[in-house]
Amino acid sequence: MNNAFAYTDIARNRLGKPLSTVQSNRQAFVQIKDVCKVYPTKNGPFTVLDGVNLSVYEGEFICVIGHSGCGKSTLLNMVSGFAHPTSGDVLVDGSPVTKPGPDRMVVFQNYALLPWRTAFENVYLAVNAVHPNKPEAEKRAIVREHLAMVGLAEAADKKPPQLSGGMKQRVSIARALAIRPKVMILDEPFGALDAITKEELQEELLKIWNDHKCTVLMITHDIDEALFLADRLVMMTNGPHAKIGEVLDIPFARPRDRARIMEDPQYYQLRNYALDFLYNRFAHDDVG
Ligand SMILES: Nc1ncnc2c1ncn2[C@@H]1O[C@H](COP(=O)(O)OP(=O)(O)OP(=O)(O)O)[C@@H](O)[C@H]1O
Repeated sequence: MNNAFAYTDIARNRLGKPLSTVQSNRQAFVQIKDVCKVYPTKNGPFTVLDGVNLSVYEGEFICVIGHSGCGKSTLLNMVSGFAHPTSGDVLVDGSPVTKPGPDRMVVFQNYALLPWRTAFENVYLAVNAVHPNKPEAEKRAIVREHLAMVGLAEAADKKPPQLSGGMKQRVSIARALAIRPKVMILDEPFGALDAITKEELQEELLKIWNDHKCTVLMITHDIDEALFLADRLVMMTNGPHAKIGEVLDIPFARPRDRARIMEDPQYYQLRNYALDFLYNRFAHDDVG
């Protein structure tokens, strides 16, 4: 009963008002408006997302959680421009998203690096593709700066097979950041990493985000990761016809200290609330 009390409290204080009321004085930077996505399949149309609405503000850090297959990647792919809504609109900085662009960079769980190219070259190729006319020395300086930012100055000449998983993900983050995107989309970026590397990279990501203040949309399955990183946690219902179930404000002051926020009683209220959402209210057979 105590928990139920706490949940109601969180729901009233953090979820009770529609975002348009809570954030009325801010301009939405990423707008997902009444988006539905239907995939054609051999068994007929498959409606993955149905009526998804979300406004993300400039410089916000958003995490998205939901059970496997609910449509998280599909949703963020529509922001990156790799997928398109069947109906509804996705806008970034007021313009409809029609295709991928350098203003929206994606970091994937599997790094997506070219294995025969060095770390330097992997980042350089992206910088060169976006800024072909910049002087060579400037492009190389951008690459060096971003590899240094993720602590890989010494590993610039190594190829992905010579790098650990954490190092590969650092290259991937450096590559995304080197383009100076307005929106960074991370699809379970730390899902394949061990716990210590994951925590190190979460801290680095927060530091970089704090310095550059791009808008971040990140998919994760890890509630603790979301509570450490996000300003808001978007919780999706199960598919088919998935939508956004609730959005949880994460109130911890920044810069965040992992140990300190875990001592905050609100941490466990929020954690339990999210767990209850996933494993009771929207329990799913596929996920234990
Ligand atoms: N191109 C496609 N054609 C048909 N069905 C698809 C296609 N892409 C995804 N799906 C289906 O849409 C649903 C949502 O997939 P999506 O990858 O967006 O989910 P997710 O929440 O990101 O999953 P996970 O957490 O496992 O990565 C799944 O049932 C998937 O099988």
